Amino acid sequence: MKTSIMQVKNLTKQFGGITAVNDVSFDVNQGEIVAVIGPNGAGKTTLFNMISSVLPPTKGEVWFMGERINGAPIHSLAGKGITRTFQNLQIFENMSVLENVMLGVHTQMKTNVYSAALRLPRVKHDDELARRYALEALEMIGIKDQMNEIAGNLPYGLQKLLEIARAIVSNPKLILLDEPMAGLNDGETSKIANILIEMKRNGLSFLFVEHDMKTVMRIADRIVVIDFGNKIAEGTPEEIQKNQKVIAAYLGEEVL
Ligand SMILES: Nc1ncnc2c1ncn2[C@@H]1O[C@H](COP(=O)(O)OP(=O)(O)OP(=O)(O)O)[C@@H](O)[C@H]1O
Repeated sequence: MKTSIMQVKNLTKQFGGITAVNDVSFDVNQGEIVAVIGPNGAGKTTLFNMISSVLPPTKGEVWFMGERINGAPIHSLAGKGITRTFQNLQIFENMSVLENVMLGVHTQMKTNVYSAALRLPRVKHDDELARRYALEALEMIGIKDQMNEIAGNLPYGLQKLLEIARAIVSNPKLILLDEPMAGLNDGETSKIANILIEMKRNGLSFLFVEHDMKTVMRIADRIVVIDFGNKIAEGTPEEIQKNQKVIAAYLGEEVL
């Protein structure tokens, strides 16, 4: 039986006179990969930003594990079991790969990121624990060999993997990924896709925005389609590929 862990309810965002997202609702179930797709400017990023508490909705609510989370401070989300990656990588370029991932653990622990980064003595125990978790995450994502490299020196594909390692290290229940495949070659895309499928088997849920339709169709259990701010369809990849409204929205684009 499917257990709904997140409910997006009637989310609406207006910027002045523009309605960027209009009354969008859907659920994410445990152990499920849900993709949000739509033509350029459809409102995907705005929707994602409201779900991850980056932007306050004009109307509507987001619930996660029985708790209303829209309006919650962004830094509190990791503690509730949600982490997010960004379209533009948010890694600390001058720190090592290991240190970057360790910061992902510290966001979950009482120690705050800044005292951790400064390596204050009282965080020593947390530091050792963080190191252990970070090594496990790097191993799982397959970049443990690069743990001592300076993050900014890694090729782009490995930096994307690093972001995913940092997102999983706090042991979340739901990971929000903003265009995880953007800028990656086929081999790297397929590697990330396989990692997501593997983690899904362990019960993790994913919500991701993505333009790479081949990957969306391959890995998503369910797809939510946004066009001009409205949800125009929701269904399995097979259902979405046949949906007339979706085909019309992408008219002229050979994406589906
Ligand atoms: N801060 C803002 N102020 C005003 N308008 C905005 C703002 N952010 C987004 N918009 C508008 O809202 C609409 C939806 O934009 P959004 O970036 O959410 O679309 P998107 O589906 O993510 O696009 P893309 O696929 O190109 O990333 C667009 O018309 C955009 O111009």
